[in-house]
Amino acid sequence: MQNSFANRFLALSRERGHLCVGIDPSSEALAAWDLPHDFSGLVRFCDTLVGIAAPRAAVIKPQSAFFERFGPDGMQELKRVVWQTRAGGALTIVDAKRGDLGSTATAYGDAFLGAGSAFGSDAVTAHAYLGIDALAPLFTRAKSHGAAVFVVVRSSNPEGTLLQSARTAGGLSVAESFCEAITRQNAADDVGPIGAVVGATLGDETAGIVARLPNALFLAPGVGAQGATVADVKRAFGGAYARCIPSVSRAIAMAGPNEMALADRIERYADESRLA
Ligand SMILES: O=c1ccn([C@@H]2O[C@H](COP(=O)(O)O)[C@@H](O)[C@H]2O)c(=O)[nH]1
Repeated sequence: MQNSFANRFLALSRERGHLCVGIDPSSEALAAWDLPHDFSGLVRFCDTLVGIAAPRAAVIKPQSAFFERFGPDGMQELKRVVWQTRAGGALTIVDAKRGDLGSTATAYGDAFLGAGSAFGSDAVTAHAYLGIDALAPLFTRAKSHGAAVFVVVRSSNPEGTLLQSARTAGGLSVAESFCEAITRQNAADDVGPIGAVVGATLGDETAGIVARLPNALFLAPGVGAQGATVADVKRAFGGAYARCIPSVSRAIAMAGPNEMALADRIERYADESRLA
């Protein structure tokens, strides 16, 4: 599809670099900006950060949990963040890590994916704990709406290893079997609508995963506060870095609330994230 998420990201990344700015309005982040821990604080945090990030970064990733904790008002703000991101020319990945089956998976697509969905996001993150093939309705919606789904394959946190590295009956690890399924889903495209979340913190393990995903985008959280650098991501993903979206949340927000300092931090990360 001409106007697919992948094609839009590849074009934007040539212009702006590969950076994804994570929007994580946690209690700590609001306190660090001297904002009240209520809806007004949430709105001021998001309006400032997204207003500066959306015209500079390729992708904005609001973490849904930090909006959900404010109830319906928070979800309304999540929708406004998606709109503000689009106005700034960036793509949105709502980090909601949804995952279910059948009509419920369809409903998650109706909620998040593409024009006509409730939130109107360009992409959503998903879990495959109920089976990656159970996410088929979400994948179908992504394909027909020029949107994307990023399935957690190998997360950035150490606690993920036990489950994601466990061996399936066929001998592949759970993560490797997800890679095979994603590659099947993306078979019709040079770069397909089903991406993989692969942590920025995995080091040498990354190459084996990337080799199994020749036509997928990668969302790589873990840069900054979790210890990885953009240089680590470039090294780990090697030739596949052209399809990689390194994501930074706290390490950017912590430059605020000063707007010039925030803009400077985002521009530095965006410059560093460019393909050499
Ligand atoms: O494997 C994963 C998947 C998602 N995340 C999320 O990304 C951000 C990371 O925030 P930082 O402040 O840049 O560490 C956060 O919303 C996580 O829930 C992840 O870290 N790892």
